[in-house]
Amino acid sequence: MPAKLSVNLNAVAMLRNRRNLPWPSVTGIGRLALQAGARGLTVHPRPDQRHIRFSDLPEIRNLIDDEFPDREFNIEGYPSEEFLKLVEDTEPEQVTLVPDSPEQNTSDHGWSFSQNRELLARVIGRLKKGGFRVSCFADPDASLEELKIARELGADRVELYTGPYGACHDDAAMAKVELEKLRETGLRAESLGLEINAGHDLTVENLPDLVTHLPMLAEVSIGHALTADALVHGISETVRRYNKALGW
Ligand SMILES: CC(=O)[C@@H](O)[C@H](O)COP(=O)(O)O
Ligand SMILES: NCC(=O)COP(=O)(O)O
Repeated sequence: MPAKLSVNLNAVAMLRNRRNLPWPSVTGIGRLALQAGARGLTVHPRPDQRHIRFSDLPEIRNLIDDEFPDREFNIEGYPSEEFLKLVEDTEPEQVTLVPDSPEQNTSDHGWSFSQNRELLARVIGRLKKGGFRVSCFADPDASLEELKIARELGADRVELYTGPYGACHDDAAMAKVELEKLRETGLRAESLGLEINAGHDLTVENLPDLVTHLPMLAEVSIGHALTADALVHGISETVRRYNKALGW
């Protein structure tokens, strides 16, 4: 089965937040994305709420529960106590733990599982007890030893950070190097029984090569480029284009 598309709504929320007005509606765009065939919605609420506001989460939860009960809600973020409470209140199908500091502009690296063993053991234990699927953001070249720790700590999935691959959009030779790295890391993770997601700076142009190199991908979460494309083509047509690029 091709990888499932989860549409990240952060960029839509950022546009909404320019004014003290309710449009574009984050939930409304989410609904159109799901109607067009997205398999899930992703948000990455940051502590300053500059994109997604904490108050957006119940609305998105209700949208999926009431209108699209077979789709998934994925919440990404650093596991602060505030974040964990938000997750427990919202009950997403998947939680993606990301090692971002509050002042970080965007995500730019995966976890060092060895250096964050205690924190992640506590957090993953708590989330698994709550019944959530847990994915952990991982570097595109994460070693077998690091991935083994993620597995031992109870992670179900890793999300491979594809930023360096996305940055090679005008350099085919470099893109090939990054794709090989991702493929090898994906195979290492798969050999440990981890499922594999991917995300960051994925585009409709760079998706086909990614899924060829990582046929085991379970899910991709895409926001920035997909929202940019939606300005040109509309959200529904854009979701159809991304699904086609994934092989649906
Ligand atoms: C973990 C990851 O790659 C995404 O969550 C991405 O960082 C989106 O976050 P922003 O939209 O805040 O950049
Ligand atoms: N996990 C990655 C994500 O949700 C979206 O990243 P981007 O497409 O906005 O770079």
